[in-house]
Amino acid sequence: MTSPTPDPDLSHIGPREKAEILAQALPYIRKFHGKTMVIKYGGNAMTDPALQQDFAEDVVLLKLVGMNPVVVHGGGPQIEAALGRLGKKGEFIQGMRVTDAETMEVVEWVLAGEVQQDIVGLINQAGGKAVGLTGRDGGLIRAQKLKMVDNKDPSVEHDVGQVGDIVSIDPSVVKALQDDAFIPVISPIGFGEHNESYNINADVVASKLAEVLKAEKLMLLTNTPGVLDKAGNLLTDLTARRIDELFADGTISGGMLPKIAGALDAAKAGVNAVHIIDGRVPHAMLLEILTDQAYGTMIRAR
Ligand SMILES: Nc1ncnc2c1ncn2[C@@H]1O[C@H](COP(=O)(O)OP(=O)(O)O)[C@@H](O)[C@H]1O
Ligand SMILES: CC(=O)N[C@@H](CCC(=O)OP(=O)(O)O)C(=O)O
Repeated sequence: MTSPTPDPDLSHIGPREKAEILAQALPYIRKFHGKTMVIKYGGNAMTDPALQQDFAEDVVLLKLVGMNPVVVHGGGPQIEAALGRLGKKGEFIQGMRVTDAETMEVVEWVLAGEVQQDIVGLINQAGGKAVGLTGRDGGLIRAQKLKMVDNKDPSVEHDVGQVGDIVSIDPSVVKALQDDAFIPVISPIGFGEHNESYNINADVVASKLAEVLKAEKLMLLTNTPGVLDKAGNLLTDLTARRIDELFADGTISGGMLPKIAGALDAAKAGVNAVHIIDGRVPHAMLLEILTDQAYGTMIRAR
């Protein structure tokens, strides 16, 4: 299914219509009370400070009305900027950053330092109680070196360095925080058998975590209205079969590859609703959860 991009600008509507939108939220608040919402906050969606603040306020609102938001953040552009300051340029293969030892240090420093702490600070300023974690904390994300097979020629294998493949997730630290009114903010870094660090794509972490936490929803906030076809139309609904076609004909590329693959895995594993939405739209996540209007692309197992 395709559709023109919906207009999410609410600034022109009057107080009566605004009240109606608020009233619409009640059944959703009731339905999703106590449910886990995994939110992937992409590095591309977090470049505007005003939008970052809106995002933090939305997360706090979800918590205050009784849901359990869990944030997994990215930071691709922020890592790229830090590498640039060292005179390095990132290289990507099939949406994954080739990660040598020096790049790994930068990734850890940028994700678990600057990016995570910015998000934690903004959520706390908005009245929430955010706690920053990496996959090392509480033994959350066990990983191993990713074996990357070429998606056109399976006989070719790419060496992407310290990129991690998730071996297992132990969600007990996340559950303990949730039960204690905290909002976990997770950096996508895993640890290996010999205590080595792995750089894991944040979409992959969010998708796997949604599965393990038996989340009600997985929302992947990015910098496009959703998945677009070759003509630039928004694809509002995607099934496994259609996704295979879009992979095969090259409609889906770059960072969208691990995003869709992870989203589909989560949908197949029983996460009720999996959405790719435009994080550049103010309050996109609230509109998605609390109104009748669907935004972005919904990924379905079948
Ligand atoms: N079919 C597609 N529809 C939309 N975006 C696509 C598509 N194929 C590739 N992309 C690219 O994927 C990007 C989103 O992935 P990524 O850069 O990893 O973002 P994020 O930082 O949010 O994870 C888009 O900005 C776009 O350049
Ligand atoms: C292996 C790999 O590619 N890791 C990503 C981790 C950050 C990420 O996923 O950030 P976005 O969600 O903003 O793209 C990277 O190094 O860029």
